[in-house]
Amino acid sequence: MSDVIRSAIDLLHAGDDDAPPPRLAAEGLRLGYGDRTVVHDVDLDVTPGALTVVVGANASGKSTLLRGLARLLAPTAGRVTLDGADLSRLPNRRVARTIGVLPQSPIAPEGVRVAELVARGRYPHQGIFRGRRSDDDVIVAAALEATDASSLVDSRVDELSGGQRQRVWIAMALAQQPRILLLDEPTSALDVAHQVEVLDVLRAEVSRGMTVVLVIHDLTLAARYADELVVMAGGRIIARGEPGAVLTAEVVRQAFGIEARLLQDPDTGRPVILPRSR
Ligand SMILES: Nc1ncnc2c1ncn2[C@@H]1O[C@H](COP(=O)(O)OP(=O)(O)OP(=O)(O)O)[C@@H](O)[C@H]1O
Repeated sequence: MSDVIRSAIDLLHAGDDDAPPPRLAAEGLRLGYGDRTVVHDVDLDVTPGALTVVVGANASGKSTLLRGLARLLAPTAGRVTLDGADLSRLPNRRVARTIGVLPQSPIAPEGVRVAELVARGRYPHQGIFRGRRSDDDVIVAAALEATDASSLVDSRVDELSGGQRQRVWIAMALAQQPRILLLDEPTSALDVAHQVEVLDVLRAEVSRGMTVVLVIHDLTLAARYADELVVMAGGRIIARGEPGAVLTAEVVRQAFGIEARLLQDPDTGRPVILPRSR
């Protein structure tokens, strides 16, 4: 990670309090759409101050679980708790300051420019009477720097490439300075250099005390960056834990229906997944 990005992350955290990371948990969480249940009675204690990566096949319920954790989708049974309190009963401002969420395909207002979009991340910190805070501009600039998006600041969001747009959204999520950040496939449109850069930024945030939960499809990157890996299949968690222990050929077969060879990254010791045919 470059020194510029490192100091941008330092700036994002200037003035942080030392309160312990909040605890987010799903208890018997059932989620669905209409009559259809998509996430079945999931228990998940998100490890505070760690990077949790959720993996699983298409339609296994990853995004739905993330929406439930972010209070974007109400449970049909069970609940989500924040420090033990039912998330659905907490004031909106407390939730918005604590939990940041980046959905899979966020939609920007037409014609909005990058600077304005990223500045919206500051809204939860601005009261009706307080308005903008003096450090908002510095935090927005640092968030853009951390995602290598400073040069885009005056561009219209709808005129960016898919990967540029994705980095700008991540900047907005960082500018919010949430204690817990939930991201749904934040690297799906990024070239390999920017994938690694964004994941390095998220790791750095975690080392500064943020709790991060993200959904990604690349199992090798998931294994490399996760403290905890959560594997979903059919709306249930079928394996969870440290990547080296969780990612076995059997779990890959169960979750994705393919054979895979697992090697070990000589640098990190983490698993490297080589998919074979079905
Ligand atoms: N808004 C919705 N209305 C109705 N059904 C939905 C909605 N969103 C998702 N679903 C259904 O819920 C199931 C789980 O979808 P979800 O998006 O949670 O899966 P996912 O694991 O995130 O998939 P992917 O890897 O393809 O993004 C799918 O069968 C999908 O069709």
